[in-house]
Amino acid sequence: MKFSANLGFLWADRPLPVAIRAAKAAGFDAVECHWPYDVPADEVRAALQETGLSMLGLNTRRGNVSHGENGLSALPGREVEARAAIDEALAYARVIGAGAVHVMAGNTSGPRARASFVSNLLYACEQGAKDSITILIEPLNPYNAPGYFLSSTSLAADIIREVGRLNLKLMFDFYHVQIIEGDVTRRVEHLLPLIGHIQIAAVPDRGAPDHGELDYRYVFDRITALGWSRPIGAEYLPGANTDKTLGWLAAQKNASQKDHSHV
Ligand SMILES: O=C(O)C(O)C(=O)CO
Ligand SMILES: [Mg+2]
Repeated sequence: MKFSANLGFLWADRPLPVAIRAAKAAGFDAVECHWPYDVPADEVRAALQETGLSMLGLNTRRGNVSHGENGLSALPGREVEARAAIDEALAYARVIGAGAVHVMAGNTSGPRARASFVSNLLYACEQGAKDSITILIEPLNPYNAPGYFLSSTSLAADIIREVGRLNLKLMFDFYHVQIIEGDVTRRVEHLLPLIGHIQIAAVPDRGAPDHGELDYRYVFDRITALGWSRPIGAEYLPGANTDKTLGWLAAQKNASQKDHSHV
């Protein structure tokens, strides 16, 4: 199995280029991030080139975070800002060679919000398709993201079908989906054709994926059996020292090596 370090959480205590090098040293196969915009894209690209890692994805800006905003793309009347955030994320992704942009919906609800989200996603898909960039949408649980528009995988699947663009995909974060809806392995199987990226963390504390109510050894076996071979995003809260939380990664790497030596 392959894993991507989410540098929004892992090694978040250091500048992004330094965190990219730490992920390489720890044995990750790729990286991903949340909001890299304070760091010049050239510096990130240089660290990626030096380590040979790919940046899988990044998020659109959330808007005014101090006022509780968590994305702009479903907010009626905010289309100009939402599209500027999409343009900014796509431009950054192009410079660093990132394959995906997560378009954040925001805190809202109702039919006008849905219409805004669909229209902004169509825009993002059209712009992204020019450089083969995938657009991701991600349901977030109500504890971490109260009032977030995209509140379930079924709503996300409906919206993906309505937008009807091949480069619009679901970000299936086991941590959120377990809290929102449960039944995670049946759900990942059912939604597989729509899924563009998978993320993991322990539930409910969002720590490393080696404890809590989900047994990730079972989950990893199921995902592998379904044919998923792309890196899985380790998006968990490591506390003060990320390097001390990586026993699960070493165990997975050892298990894959043993599997291969038996072939
Ligand atoms: O919180 C998450 O799970 C995310 O993946 C994210 O991108 C920011 O909310
Ligand atoms: Mg996530």
